[in-house]
Amino acid sequence: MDTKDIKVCVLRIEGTNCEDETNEAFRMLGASVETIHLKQLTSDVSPALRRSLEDYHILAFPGGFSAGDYVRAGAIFAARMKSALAGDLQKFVESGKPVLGICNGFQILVELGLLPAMGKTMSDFPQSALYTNDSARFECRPTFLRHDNRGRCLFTSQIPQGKVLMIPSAHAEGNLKFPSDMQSKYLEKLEENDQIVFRYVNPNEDEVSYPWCPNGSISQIAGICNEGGNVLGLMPHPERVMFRFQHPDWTRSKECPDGAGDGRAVFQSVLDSVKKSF
Ligand SMILES: NC(=O)CC[C@H](N)C(=O)O
Repeated sequence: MDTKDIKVCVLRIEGTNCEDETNEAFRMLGASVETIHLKQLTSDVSPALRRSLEDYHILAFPGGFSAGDYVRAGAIFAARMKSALAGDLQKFVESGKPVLGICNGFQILVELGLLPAMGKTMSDFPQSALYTNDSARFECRPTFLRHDNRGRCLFTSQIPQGKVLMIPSAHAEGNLKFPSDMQSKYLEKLEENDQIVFRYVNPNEDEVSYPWCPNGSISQIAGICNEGGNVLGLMPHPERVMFRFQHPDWTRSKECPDGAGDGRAVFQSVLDSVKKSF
């Protein structure tokens, strides 16, 4: 399959605000991308606007403040999606098609029960929460992430394990929490299943407290995937560092001769995996 034949759905509702840069991140790498509203998948729009999940190879939930972050960030988007499309979504994931959730998108995946999805494709209710940051305020800054995945995640096959990337964060509810009596059990399971993808670190990897970890997430987790490796949720925004000049540190040019920013590998990896498997 050619990259141009890969159909990407960037899905939004009222309050989503990173759909354009997420669309552009896939488009600039050659995929055919469409930004659509959830209504086009779920309700009576004109036939010309009507879409179906099976029209696409990749589903992306971008960042933003969907439904104004009312109730909990991502909760309303997830509820509207689950009530109308749970079966289609489950089929999409079980077919191995990739699903990407960035920031508000990660919150939507947690609220949908698609992550961490311990032992199931989609849990009946959320098995974790992206809770208010420990600082109780919106945190927005460059963040350093160590790639801790051992090869399961389809979105990071081009990133060496242990590599530290700069991918910026901007959120108020990024504090990954598991049910209190299950914290160590969930963490152990995620490690064993190779579902931990990114952790916050500082550049020398010797400091992981605030502000390097902006939210207080358990084990400084910034991103996790499902057991199949085809669903990734992460709080930082890879679509905001597609180019070298988007990095605050200009000396990086020697590290990214092709002008790529650290976020580009996330999009390139998943496009390559779709080319190979569909
Ligand atoms: N940049 C985003 O997607 C923000 C996500 C969510 N609105 C929060 O503040 O946590």
